[in-house]
Amino acid sequence: FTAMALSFEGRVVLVTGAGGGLGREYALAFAQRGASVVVNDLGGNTKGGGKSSAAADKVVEEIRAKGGKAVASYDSVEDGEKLIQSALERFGRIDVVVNNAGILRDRSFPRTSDVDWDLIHRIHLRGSFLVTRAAWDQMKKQKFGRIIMTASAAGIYGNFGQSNYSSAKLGLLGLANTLAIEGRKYNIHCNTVAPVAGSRLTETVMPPDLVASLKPEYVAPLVLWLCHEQCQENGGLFEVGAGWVGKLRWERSRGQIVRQKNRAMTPEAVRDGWDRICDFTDATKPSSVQESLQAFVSVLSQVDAGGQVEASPAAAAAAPSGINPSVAIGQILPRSTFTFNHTQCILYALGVGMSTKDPDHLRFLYEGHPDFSCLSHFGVIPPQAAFMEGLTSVPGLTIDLTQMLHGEQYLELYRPLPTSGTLTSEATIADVLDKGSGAVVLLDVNTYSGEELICYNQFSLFVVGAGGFGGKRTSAKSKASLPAPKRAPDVVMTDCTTRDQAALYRLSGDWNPLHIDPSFAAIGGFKAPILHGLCSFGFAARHVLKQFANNEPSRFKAIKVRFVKPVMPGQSLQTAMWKEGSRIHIECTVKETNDVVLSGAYVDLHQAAEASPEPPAQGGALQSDLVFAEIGRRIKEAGSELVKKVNAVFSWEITKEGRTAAHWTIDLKNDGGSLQKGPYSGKADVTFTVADQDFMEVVQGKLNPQKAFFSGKLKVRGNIMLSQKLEVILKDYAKL
Ligand SMILES: CCCCCCC[C@@H](O)CC(=O)SCCNC(=O)CCNC(=O)[C@H](O)C(C)(C)COP(=O)(O)OP(=O)(O)OC[C@H]1O[C@@H](n2cnc3c(N)ncnc32)[C@H](O)[C@@H]1OP(=O)(O)O
Repeated sequence: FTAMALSFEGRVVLVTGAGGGLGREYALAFAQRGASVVVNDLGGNTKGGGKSSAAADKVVEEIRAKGGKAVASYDSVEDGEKLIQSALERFGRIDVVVNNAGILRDRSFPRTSDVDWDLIHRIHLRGSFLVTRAAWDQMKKQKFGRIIMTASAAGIYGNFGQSNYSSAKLGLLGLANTLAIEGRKYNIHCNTVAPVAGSRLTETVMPPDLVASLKPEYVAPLVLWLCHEQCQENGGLFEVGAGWVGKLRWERSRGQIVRQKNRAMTPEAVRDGWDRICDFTDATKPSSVQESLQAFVSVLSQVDAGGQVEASPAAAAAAPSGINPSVAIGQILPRSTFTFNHTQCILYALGVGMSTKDPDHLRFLYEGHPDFSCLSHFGVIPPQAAFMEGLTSVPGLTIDLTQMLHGEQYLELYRPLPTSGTLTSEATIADVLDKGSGAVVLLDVNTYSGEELICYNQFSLFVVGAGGFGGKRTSAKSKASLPAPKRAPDVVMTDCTTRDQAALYRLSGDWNPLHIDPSFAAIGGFKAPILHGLCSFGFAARHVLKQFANNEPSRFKAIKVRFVKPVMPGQSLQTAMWKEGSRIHIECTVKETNDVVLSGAYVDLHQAAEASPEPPAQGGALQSDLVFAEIGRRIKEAGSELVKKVNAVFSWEITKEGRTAAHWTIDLKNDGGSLQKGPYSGKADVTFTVADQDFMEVVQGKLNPQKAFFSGKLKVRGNIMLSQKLEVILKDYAKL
């Protein structure tokens, strides 16, 4: 791939303080990429004294000598209008303003005079204000503008002897934050940089060799990118220097409510909550006044609801759960945005166990595949990550995250998901139920692409130990789960999760430590971290897609699942499937323990196909699959001839070793006659394997599968006791 070079052809850029150091570097770099540059410099000294046109002229000459377009401006930034006027007169527009000019008047705080203070504030803060205001209307008319404010580490962290400078520098960040909000709708973006580079201003505070090695050309590329039309960053703060760029943001501790209903708030309560107030574990990252305020509104209702004084605005992880349905129901969570591309689609497919071992999976794992697609059940991902955070600040819902389990999930797709895009989701607390042993929170989420409704999710969260608050037990709003038919399943598919399945799945956005952190899991009462419910859900959904929809995600309509027991990473999942028209009922069992883990589940498809154990009949690699499918069919026929009332279901699977094996589930429960005698009723889950040449013989009709079985060429694996008994039974029948 060759990335297109970033061009500034046709753009007009003003750089203040461009006679030397960083400003000069910016001016040269913009001009080199085609911009017309106004090189502004008063030509004074670093303390704000003196005046000369030489500095700006020299840079203009340099630019012109290289064939670039530039004009000099010698006015002070305090004459902001004049600077912008030069740009408009000479080049007819102004697209970019880089507020870079600055001086120093370092003094320890008590020795800082009024003049020291005012001068610094006038040049840095007022100067940037005046220049930017002069450009604003023009940028608004053009519907394009890029503004850079120059802050400093001295402002962000403080620095001895720079009280005037550091306050002005951080003042610029505040100015930029507001301009970013006011300019957004006119495509005027304002970002702040805190550069570290050797310059006239830093040579007084840094050793000479450091000044020499921290070159201005290690800063300019960030400024150019932030000012380019392709860059959508707005309101960001970046530290930059030495060839490194990093972004900064605010972090807020979960804090502590230190007020109780109908009681005065006291300094002692603040003292007693101090550790929690200053504890940044699970900190939040508010990025707007609205987000910041939300927590306060939440505190008001939590204190009003009474009894929740232990909980922080964002419900500390170990705080006890507290549910107030009348406050919580109907609450709308902040709208969330999810931007994704092929990377997230592929990561999700890997997270739910897809593998290049199965050629059918390639269309979900390789963005260059002609049918590259996003798995249909990826529809649970866009809303999920954002709401994990949003959920913890809903008034009336104080959830102890160590006790929160995913109870049920419903997903309905209205059109196939794209492989990239930006989706927005809106979530409402639809209902809160009191199940005695826990509380169930129903979260309805609509996800949109622009105005178009793409999918609907209902997340059902089971908060263990939070029941008993006297709420209702059932809800008309809950999407019902449905029992599986009583007959034997039409097809069963087995798949192994890996030891790292949860570590992989969480990269799709559910960062809940319950799935990776042993001590967090222990607090929740688990011996080890458990698998995400939505991960086993993903396995089951793709089993249906494979068996009944030829892996075609556009055939998927809806899915409902109840998580009845946790799955541990590394366990094998066995999905039993029953076709009832276009609805496929499913039940998932952990093969190693025989525990049912997903129940009451179903997938609705657009036109379900018949269960087809046969893999696609093409490609050399699939030859053995074909053979297994064929032998399975013949075994089934032979089996039903031999043991008339045994229900035999054949499926095929990829085993742990990567081999394809025939797989025959025999349900003895329903058979009549002599099989009901004796200790043999029950479920046998048996796998038959056979040497390749024998398969070929079976397929070619040279070897009867019954004979293969009784001659020992066909091996039995699975529940050993039961399979041995089964062998005996089958042999008994054969004798008959
Ligand atoms: C924003 C959204 C983000 C979403 C992501 C969520 C964060 C994720 O990171 C978290 C996870 O993925 S956790 C992993 C997946 N989930 C699990 O493993 C839970 C497995 N289920 C259980 O352990 C039990 O069913 C258990 C513990 C849930 C219930 O067991 P018991 O307490 O023994 O309940 P029981 O006595 O059987 O039944 C009592 C009543 O509760 C109903 N119920 C049972 N299981 C339920 C479940 N899974 N979901 C909903 N309701 C459930 C029962 O029906 C019964 O109610 P009623 O008497 O009215 O029928």
